[in-house]
Amino acid sequence: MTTQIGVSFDGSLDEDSIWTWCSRVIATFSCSGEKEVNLAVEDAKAAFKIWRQKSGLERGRILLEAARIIRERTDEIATVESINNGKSILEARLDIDTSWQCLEYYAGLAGSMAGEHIQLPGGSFGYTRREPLGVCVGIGAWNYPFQIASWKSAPALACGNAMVFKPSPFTPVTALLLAEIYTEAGAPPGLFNVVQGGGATGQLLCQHRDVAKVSFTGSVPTGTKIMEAAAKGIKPVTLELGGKSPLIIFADCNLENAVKGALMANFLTQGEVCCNGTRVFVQKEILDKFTEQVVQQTQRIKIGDPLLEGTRMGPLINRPHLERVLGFVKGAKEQGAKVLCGGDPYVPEDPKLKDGYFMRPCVLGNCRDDMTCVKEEIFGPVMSILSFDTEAEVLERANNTAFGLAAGVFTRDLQRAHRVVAELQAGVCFINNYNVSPVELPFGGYKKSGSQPVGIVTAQNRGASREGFGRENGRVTIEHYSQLKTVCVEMGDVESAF
Ligand SMILES: NC(=O)c1ccc[n+]([C@@H]2O[C@H](COP(=O)([O-])OP(=O)(O)OC[C@H]3O[C@@H](n4cnc5c(N)ncnc54)[C@H](O)[C@@H]3O)[C@@H](O)[C@H]2O)c1
Ligand SMILES: O=CCc1c[nH]c2ccc(O)cc12
Repeated sequence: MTTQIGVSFDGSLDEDSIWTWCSRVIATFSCSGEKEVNLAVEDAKAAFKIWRQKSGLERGRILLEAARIIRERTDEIATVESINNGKSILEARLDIDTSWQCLEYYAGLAGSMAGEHIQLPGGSFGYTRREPLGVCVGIGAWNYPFQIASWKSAPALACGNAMVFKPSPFTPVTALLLAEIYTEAGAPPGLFNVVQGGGATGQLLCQHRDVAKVSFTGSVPTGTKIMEAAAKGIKPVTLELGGKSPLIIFADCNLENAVKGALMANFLTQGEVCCNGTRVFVQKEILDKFTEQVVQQTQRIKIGDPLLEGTRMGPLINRPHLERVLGFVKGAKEQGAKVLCGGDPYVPEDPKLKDGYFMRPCVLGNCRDDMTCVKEEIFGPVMSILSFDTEAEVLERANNTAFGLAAGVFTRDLQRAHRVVAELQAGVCFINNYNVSPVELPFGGYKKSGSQPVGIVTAQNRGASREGFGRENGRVTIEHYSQLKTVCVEMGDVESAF
């Protein structure tokens, strides 16, 4: 790793992985090629041999120790994460908290992995064993670098697997801290291995014959390529992909909470969050009041140096992405949306930050369902406000998307809340809150956001096979990192057909 402060980003990611922050290159990493990927997988295989022999309780003890170290080093890891990604230090600390909580949660579940015993005629019996898969691969996006590495590795390791992890080349650093911590906690060397690189390195990992499973967080186009590569090797995949989630605000809501919820749904991590509720549907009766308060609070968001305690929004991930997000705002204006606030570049007073990738968070009014800003994932701090009249109408419009990651509803009417979420085609639904992610609850999407295509949703197939591409967090994830072996035991003599 070399430090090159002052060099500008040239965008060539498959030769060297470049870590930039506010237009300064902080480090370069060599991308792993075939040789390094083979070595990482070989090491992981060796570690797997040791790890799979341990009892769940023994594995859980090591995960608990890793969780303890992360917790103890929260401030240090959060600082590196804030520089890694640009998110505010306050948010980075929350990410680290959810990371050690995830390790703690799966440490607790590791000892409970079990099969069942089934009696058969004549005293014979069968039993099932839940066994690990082997070497799993984790490939991460740049928006939650440490948390993604933790959410993928904790259930994988708890189930007795090893993992080779590739972070995004835009945020290469904190996954390495996690690797150090697992080793310090007592995991065999190579059990959680990190390789650096972009798409080419990712492909080598997915195609590797000794890789048993791929868990991916990122965009739909890359998810498609990963699935293709995995399909060739008949490997299971977990896909956490993009979204364009609806947030529905009914007139009978607690307005103060709904306004806070809309900001939580749109502006965490500079709006670079897959499950953001960026299509904010507001019932006509409260549209003006809601919009006025949302704009007021959005304008108060303090933008600047993410390492300062008072900052609530840092820079976007890189220059091309900033330009892409600003392009969406420009396109929205051209299509008739009204920029109610923000949507332009922001230059902080601090001269050190003047070339940073900052923008003012944006609220768009006068939006229609056919606008690009309402249909496509922007992955930046841009909220689109749409108005609606009736429950039936808003449900139809909310579901009219190929994505299905998350959805939210604000109402005081409990029956309506549950009725509406039952109809929403989304893997994660929030009632009277948004973007909280307790590790005990499964996380993942429907439709193109990461689930099996089931065609037209009917009352009969609703919910069926929908976590086919896996989930993160929650008890169910154990099933996606293990396989079931059936053992049939004969207690009598063989009755031969021959
Ligand atoms: N559903 C979720 O949980 C979730 C979470 C975070 C981000 N996302 C989505 O991710 C996208 C933004 O993240 P991004 O720009 O890092 O996504 P991306 O798809 O460009 O990259 C994600 C990762 O895949 C790697 N990669 C790229 N091409 C590859 C290939 N051919 N084979 C294997 N690996 C390859 C990248 O190097 C990176 O590590 C958004 O669409 C966002 O919604 C989803
Ligand atoms: O950005 C999307 C949601 C998210 C937040 N933290 C994590 C961690 C791991 C993931 O796969 C997705 C997410």
